[in-house]
Amino acid sequence: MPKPGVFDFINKAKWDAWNALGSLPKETARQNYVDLVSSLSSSSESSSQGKPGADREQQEYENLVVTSEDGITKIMFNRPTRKNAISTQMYQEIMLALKAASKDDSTITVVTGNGDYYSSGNDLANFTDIPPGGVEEKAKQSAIMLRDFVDTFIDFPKPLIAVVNGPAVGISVTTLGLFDAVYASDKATFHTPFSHLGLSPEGCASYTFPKIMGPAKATEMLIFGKKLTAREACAQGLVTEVFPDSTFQKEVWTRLKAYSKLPQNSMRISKQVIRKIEKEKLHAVNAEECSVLQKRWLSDECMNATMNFLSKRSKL
Ligand SMILES: CCCC/C=C/CC(=O)SCCNC(=O)CCNC(=O)[C@H](O)C(C)(C)COP(=O)(O)OP(=O)(O)OC[C@H]1O[C@@H](n2cnc3c(N)ncnc32)[C@H](O)[C@@H]1OP(=O)(O)O
Repeated sequence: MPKPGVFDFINKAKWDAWNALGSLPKETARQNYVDLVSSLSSSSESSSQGKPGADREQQEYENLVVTSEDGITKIMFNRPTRKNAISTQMYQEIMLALKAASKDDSTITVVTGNGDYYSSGNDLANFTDIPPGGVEEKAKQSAIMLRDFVDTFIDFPKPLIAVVNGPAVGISVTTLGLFDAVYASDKATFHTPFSHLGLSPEGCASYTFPKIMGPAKATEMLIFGKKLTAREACAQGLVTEVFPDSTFQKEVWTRLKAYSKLPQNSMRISKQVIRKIEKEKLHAVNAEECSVLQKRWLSDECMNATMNFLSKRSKL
């Protein structure tokens, strides 16, 4: 519809809100709204539903292990033989698990990896599954999925903590800028080799990284692909605290169990207050990054780098 006049306050506000969503389909917008409302109502109902201390394995996932215990929902990447590379199905499962965690009775949500890696990032074999519409259609579908995936992190309503047990690559690093705290083993490394792969930043890192570490350090990571140790990432503000690998799990989980006993609604509301001002900006950044990537995926630079990895001619 045409843009309402400046004095038509209500319709102009509605028009601006729709416009800010860019090309988000109506159905997705409706679903996001329903999810948001359900998550708010479940938070006020949750105190009567909770079973504190109960260890309950949740819905079955093929690539994740999701458990709830002591007020903490733990989402663990579980493809250790592929270094927890994120397949197309795994993106969908992570979104489902985060949406379920946003509505369950846990106080905080933790994301971690099984095995020696936190995650080696996007599974480069994702790009070999070409639909009938060809590579352009694949790039379009991937951009939609990536946008939904990152939106799920932006909108996550409870404290979201990363327990980075080992090396992290690509999208598993960029999304850390959307977590509320990041605890890392001293064996973890942080690597975003986008230029090496003919890519460009995603996960809102083009906005969050310069903000967290300053533009020059962000350039070294996001453009030059400099790999950081856990201590370097901590000095630059991406990681909250580093622990020796030998005591990592014990120390981190003791701390998280203490945090999970803090009042649930207070933590949720504080997160909302801290993040509210950034949300609209983050959604806009996400949309822009995905639209740039949609074109990068079709570039010779990206296709050659992916083929080189898949034909075992290159590794990071
Ligand atoms: C649609 C959304 C798109 C979002 C875009 C996101 C951008 C990114 O995330 S960019 C980052 C992409 N990741 C990589 O480039 C990492 C590629 N992997 C490697 O370079 C190495 O595997 C790694 C250094 C991580 C580990 O090396 P090694 O310790 O020597 O282990 P292996 O290479 O033997 O790994 C075991 C096994 O897993 C396969 N593997 C690991 N990571 C990936 C991956 N990201 N994608 C696909 N496959 C991966 C690896 O090939 C080995 O397989 P086999 O040889 O068949 O055993």
